Amino acid sequence: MIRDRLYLFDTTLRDGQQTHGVQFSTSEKLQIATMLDNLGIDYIEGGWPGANPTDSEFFAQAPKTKATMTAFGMTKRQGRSAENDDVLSAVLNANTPAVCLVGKTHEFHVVKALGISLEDNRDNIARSIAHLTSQGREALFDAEHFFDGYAANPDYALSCLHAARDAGARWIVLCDTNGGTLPHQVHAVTEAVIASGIPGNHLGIHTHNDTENAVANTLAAVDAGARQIQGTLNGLGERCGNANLISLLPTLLLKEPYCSTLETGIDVESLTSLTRVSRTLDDILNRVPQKSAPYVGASAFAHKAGLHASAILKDPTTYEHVDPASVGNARIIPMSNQAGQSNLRSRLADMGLTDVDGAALPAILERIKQREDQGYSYDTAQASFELLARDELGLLPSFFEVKRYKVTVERRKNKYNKMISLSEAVVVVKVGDTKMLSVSESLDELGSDRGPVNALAKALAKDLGPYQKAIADMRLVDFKVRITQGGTEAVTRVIIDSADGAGRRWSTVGVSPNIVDASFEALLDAINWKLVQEGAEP
Ligand SMILES: CC(=O)SCCNC(=O)CCNC(=O)[C@H](O)C(C)(C)COP(=O)(O)OP(=O)(O)OC[C@H]1O[C@@H](n2cnc3c(N)ncnc32)[C@H](O)[C@@H]1OP(=O)(O)O
Ligand SMILES: CC(=O)C(=O)O
Repeated sequence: MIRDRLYLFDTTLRDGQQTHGVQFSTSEKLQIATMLDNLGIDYIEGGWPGANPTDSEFFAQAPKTKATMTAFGMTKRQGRSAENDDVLSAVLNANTPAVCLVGKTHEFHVVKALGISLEDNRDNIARSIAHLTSQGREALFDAEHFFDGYAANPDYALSCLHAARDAGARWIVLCDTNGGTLPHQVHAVTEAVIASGIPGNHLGIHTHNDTENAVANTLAAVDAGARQIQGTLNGLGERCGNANLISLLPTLLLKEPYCSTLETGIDVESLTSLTRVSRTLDDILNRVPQKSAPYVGASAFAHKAGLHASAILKDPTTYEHVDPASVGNARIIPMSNQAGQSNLRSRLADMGLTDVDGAALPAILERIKQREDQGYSYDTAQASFELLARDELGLLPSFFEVKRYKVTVERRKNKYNKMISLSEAVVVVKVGDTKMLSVSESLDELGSDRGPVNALAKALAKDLGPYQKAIADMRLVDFKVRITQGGTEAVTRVIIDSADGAGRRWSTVGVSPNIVDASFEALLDAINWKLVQEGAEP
């Protein structure tokens, strides 16, 4: 069967850069471009050369890619020729093989935003595109506000597309710029555009997620015959974002009818890098990866409910629409008050405990359910769950005993007469027969106070005698506090994420009416878990 070619156009470096709060550096853009190229994307839109120094530098240093590097810009302005429009010249000076120009196709915008006649706008589109092709560039036309324009004046909106096509544009891209169009409308309008004489294999779709339909709208256009899709990694983009390529790619490559009727430049094996690509982008942006992200989120294949876990262990396809490994993700069977013995067996096996006596399981489950009722949450705090299970099974050594601790927070003037805070903690532990007392302040290297929990963590980890070496590379990387219900009382739940030099990252939980006690409990679990991993002997 001959499959239609579907072209993938990534605009993370252009529309993605229009995300509120996102500002890529040139080197980050270079890193992302290389990642997109390795994935097998057909077009990489690198930015708007001339609009800002970062984009200009990116094109000056652009990596050699298999993907067609594309510069973005706008159609020429009224009153000057395409050859003499300095904004358009800067775009062309980036010397990319392809150039994508945005132009107005909604009469309201032509009149309101540009303040020119409908004819002049159409003529500007045609002349700008003709200028690109005369320079030997592949021309793409982003028809801005096309769906709203088509609703207001279909003849005019279509005439703008045809002007671009007749002037030599290889791709006419229908943009749902304001993101308010719904899938059935996108489907009908895309069909109408094809019926007007623009072939589907020269038609693209660019959607925004303002009604959470960017992916659905993209698929609707593909169903209607469009053969280029524009989107971004992790759905970055202006306002609510663009169509998320990280969701679209597996859908197109793994799901019917797309996988058997369409061909892309990406092979199915490359999808196994998808989770890594998504998380690398989050890393670059210093964002916590969204757990519920389809396909690549940490929860995308987390089976919390006991009924689900039981069936998953018999056959994963019972509750999974695709194999997590196909997108580079992994299955998780977490423990919680929704869990049954199947979840528990699976989690114990992950800990290396495969031959646990079945008689021990109900007691562990019971303890988890009781503790969750008191406000604990083992769903994410897997390290605390492991300690609890080991304790119940008699497999948790007692490494040390905390005799007492104290934290103080003092607000006082420094020598420059400025008010400063100073947190100080004292922890007394007994290791074997030896009592140790550690005192720590929580000042960072700049002399700023990092708060009482930090002081406690430093004091606790300061001197654990024979265990000191095992915990030396531990660090606290995240700290989340939540007021929750423990039985009938309001309590504080603290979740602490720790990491170590071996690249491990683990979460622990503590609960108490007192935030310091809750934090201390989570800190203790973090250290004990680390000691278990290091094989420390009591
Ligand atoms: C839908 C989209 O996402 S399109 C992408 C939008 N991206 C960006 O805007 C990011 C990069 N933009 C920029 O850095 C700047 O806007 C620049 C450098 C392009 C232009 O800056 P300025 O010259 O200061 O203009 P400014 O941003 O204030 O206004 C845009 C101008 O372009 C005009 N314009 C807008 N769209 C078009 C178009 N398709 N064709 C021709 N002119 C256009 C506007 O009418 C306005 O002109 P005016 O000032 O004479 O009214
Ligand atoms: C071109 C573009 O980004 C838009 O119309 O949304």
